[in-house]
Amino acid sequence: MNSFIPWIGGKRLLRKTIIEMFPKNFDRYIEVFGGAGWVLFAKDKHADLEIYNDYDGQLANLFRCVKFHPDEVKKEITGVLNSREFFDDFKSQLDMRGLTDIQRAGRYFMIIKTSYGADRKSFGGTKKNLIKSTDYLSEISNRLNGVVIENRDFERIIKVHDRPGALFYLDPPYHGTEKYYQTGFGDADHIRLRDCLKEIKGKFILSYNNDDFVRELYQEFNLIEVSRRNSLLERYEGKDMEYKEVIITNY
Ligand SMILES: C[S@@+](CC[C@H](N)C(=O)[O-])C[C@H]1O[C@@H](n2cnc3c(N)ncnc32)[C@H](O)[C@@H]1O
Repeated sequence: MNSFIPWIGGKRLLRKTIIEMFPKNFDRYIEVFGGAGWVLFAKDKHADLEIYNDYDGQLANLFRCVKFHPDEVKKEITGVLNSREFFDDFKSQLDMRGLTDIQRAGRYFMIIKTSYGADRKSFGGTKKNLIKSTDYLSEISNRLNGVVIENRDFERIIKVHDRPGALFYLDPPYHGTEKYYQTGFGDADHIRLRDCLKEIKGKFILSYNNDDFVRELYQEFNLIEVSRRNSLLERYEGKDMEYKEVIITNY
């Protein structure tokens, strides 16, 4: 199934390739930098234990509320128009004291869906059927049934869940694109991630942008180059634009 939200760096186009590279045997699946969870949602089940994690607290709250209260989140959006006024109001209310988790989830959902390129900052101004997208929340809720939702820094999640039968799928903010995420992520974090992955007993599969810094960091691991079309660049440049990425594994 598809995710219920667009997300900057979402792996909608790469999910099939990533899953084909999964090892044969693992008994727990951990999506460390969850985002919209495109790889998680691509299969009905990856393993007996599945964990979705993202450090963005509003996003983890949205996933949790959709899992447990899809109808209530839907009610929050009912009557909301795809308009700049709603968008600006919801953005300014998001961190307000007194909102319930479900109210925050509804607002964040609307902000993601109606922002420009899911940047959550500027109003997109394009046609969106918000009601149709909320109808999908019950299916998402069923899929998330049994998925543990976490809101931690990657290092903590990796350390807690590491064991020989674990598979970590990691999709960190790409090197140079960190400013697009609320959480921030600098070179020290990229190095911290590599150091952490060096020590694990489980298996990891990591997607990154193909740049010198990344290739240097992971030179001791298996690295496969992949490319996909970049629709956003194509829209502006008006020609085929390929985006080069790497998939790195320790198996
Ligand atoms: C490239 S996106 C993941 C996209 C996701 N694979 C998808 O298909 O939608 C990277 C994610 O990492 C999260 N993130 C940033 N810093 C983090 C940290 N220190 N620990 C865990 N997650 C973090 C961001 O909030 C963002 O959602």
